[in-house]
Amino acid sequence: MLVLDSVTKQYGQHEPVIESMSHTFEPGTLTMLVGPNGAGKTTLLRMLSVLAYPTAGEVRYDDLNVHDSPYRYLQHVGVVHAEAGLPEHLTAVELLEWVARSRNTWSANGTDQVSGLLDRLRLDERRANLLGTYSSGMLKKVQIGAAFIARPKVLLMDEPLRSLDRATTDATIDMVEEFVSDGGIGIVASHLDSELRDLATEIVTMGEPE
Ligand SMILES: Nc1ncnc2c1ncn2[C@@H]1O[C@H](COP(=O)(O)OP(=O)(O)OP(=O)(O)O)[C@@H](O)[C@H]1O
Repeated sequence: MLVLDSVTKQYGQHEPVIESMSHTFEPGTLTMLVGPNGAGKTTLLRMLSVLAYPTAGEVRYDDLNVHDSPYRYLQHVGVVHAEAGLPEHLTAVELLEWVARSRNTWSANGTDQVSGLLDRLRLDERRANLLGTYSSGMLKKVQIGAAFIARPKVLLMDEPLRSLDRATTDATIDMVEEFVSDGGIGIVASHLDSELRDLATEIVTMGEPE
């Protein structure tokens, strides 16, 4: 399980964005983080993906302090950030292979796994083109593929359905549902009207109630 233990995040001398937050995310759950703009949803996901450090408190994955052992923890984590930030001079196929290899999950049928995942996400033959040429929706498909390719145990997603077409939205919802029923820990920052709401096992409201 993934545990927030009295986590505070404060930028400079401003009021804390997150103050002494404790929460346990259990396997087989999808938690939806909701709240108004600026409530700290992205900040929390950045701490859970070790892009930001808590000012106080700690985040643990089982017995591991994730900020003390980021690489051991991140082996188990797939992330869909709000912004793409993907390397422009790789293709989608190359990126997914690289992620699978760096997570030690590449196998003899790795090429087929990458193809199958990109088929499922409806990324057409342009999967062999450079990411720098992609539209925002195509980049989102690649982000989702990269998050899933290494079979993570923790899935962190910031508005994952934004810019997706209908077919890929449905495919992503199915993939998240399978991930959760296989015992994954899913955490998604989104708005209450998100189509992922039906899958959510828990809703955590940050900042002021919506
Ligand atoms: N690197 C930073 N330095 C200073 N302040 C920051 C930084 N990142 C975020 N903040 C501040 O923290 C607060 C929470 O921002 P955050 O992006 O986590 O909110 P959010 O709930 O994800 O909002 P939104 O729904 O608009 O995406 C905001 O006031 C923001 O200005």
